[in-house]
Amino acid sequence: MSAIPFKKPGVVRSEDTVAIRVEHVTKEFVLRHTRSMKEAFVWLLKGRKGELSVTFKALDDVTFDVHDGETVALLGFNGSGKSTTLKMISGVMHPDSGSVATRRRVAGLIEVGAGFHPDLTGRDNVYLNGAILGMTRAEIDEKFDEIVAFSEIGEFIDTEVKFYSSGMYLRLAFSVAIHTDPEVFLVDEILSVGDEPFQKKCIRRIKDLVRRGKTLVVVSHDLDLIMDICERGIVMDHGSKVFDGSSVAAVAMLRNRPPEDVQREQNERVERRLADKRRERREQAEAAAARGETWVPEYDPELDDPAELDDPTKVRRSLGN
Ligand SMILES: Nc1ncnc2c1ncn2[C@@H]1O[C@H](COP(=O)(O)OP(=O)(O)OP(=O)(O)O)[C@@H](O)[C@H]1O
Repeated sequence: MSAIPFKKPGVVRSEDTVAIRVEHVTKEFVLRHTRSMKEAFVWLLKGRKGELSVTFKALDDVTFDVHDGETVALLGFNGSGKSTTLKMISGVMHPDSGSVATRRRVAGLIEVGAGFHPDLTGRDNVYLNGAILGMTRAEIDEKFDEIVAFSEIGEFIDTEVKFYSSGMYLRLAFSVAIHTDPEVFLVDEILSVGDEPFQKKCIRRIKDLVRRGKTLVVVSHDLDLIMDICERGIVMDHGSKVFDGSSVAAVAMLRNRPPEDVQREQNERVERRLADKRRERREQAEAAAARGETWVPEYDPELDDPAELDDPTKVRRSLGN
C-alpha cells in the first residue's frame, strides 16, 4: 500500500514532462572570520598569515529532474543545502556553475514576507506579491476576497505590513501564493511559523494541490508529514545529493531504520487517521439525521475527490478556503 492513499498513481516521466531541471549546480559562499581588533593586529604583525575568509561549497554538483505531478521532499540535516536548492529553483539565488530551469508556473513560499514591502498595507502587498507571482490585476481582483478570507487577516488587511507579526506575514504570503494557482509549488520549512490551526489548514491545502496532480517541492524536518505528502525524497548531505528515491526510503535512511519498518508504521498511521476521519463523519451524519437535517461533509482532500467540489450535495467548501 502506498504511503499516500489518496494520491493518484502513475507520474509519467519523459522529456516533455520535466517541470524542473537542476543540472550540476554548484554554489559557494564566502565565510568571513570576524576577528577582534587584537586578533586582527596579531594577524597583521604575523605578515597576514592565515585567511580572514574561506569559501565553502553549499551545493556541490547537484543534479535532478522533477516531473509534472511529482511530490518531492528535500531532506537532510541542518546546513546540508536544502533551502539553497529551493532558492535556486525559485530563482531568488543563482548557481555559480550548472543550471536550473523551470518550465511551469512556479509559486513558492521560501522566505516569510519575501516580496512584501513593509511600508505598504496588506491589501497593496497582495497586489504587489500577486503581480510578482505572475497574476494579472483582474485575476487578483477576482481572488482578493478569497485570499483575505484564507489568511484570516481580517481588518488588518489595511494595516502596513511592518506592523504584522511573523505569523501574520506567513498567513498572507501563503494565501497569495496558493491563490496564484501554481503548477509547481515550492514550500520551505517556514510553515512552522504559523499557529497550529493555520498549519493544519495549509497542510490540507497542500494535500489538495497534491490530489489535483500539481507538482510540489518541499523542504521540511517533519519526516512523518513528508511521507504523508511526498512520494519522492532527495537526501542532501554537505551540499551533495546522497540519495534519491521513495520518501519512505529517504526517511528510513535519515532515521537509520529498515525501510520496511518505516513503511509499516507510516501505513498504520495513515490508516488510523483515515479511519478516525471516516468515523467522525459517520457520527456527524448520524447526529444530523437524528435532528432531521441533511448533512454535507466538509471537503477533505484525503477522503474526497476534488471533482466533488462542483457538486454541492457531495462536499461543502470550508469557509475561507
Ligand atoms: N547567503 C548565505 N551566505 C553564506 N552562507 C550561506 C548563505 N545561505 C546559506 N549559507 C550556508 O550554506 C549552507 C547550506 O544552507 P541551507 O540553508 O541551504 O541549509 P539547509 O539544509 O536548508 O539547513 P536547515 O535545515 O538548517 O534549514 C549552510 O552552511 C549555510 O550556513
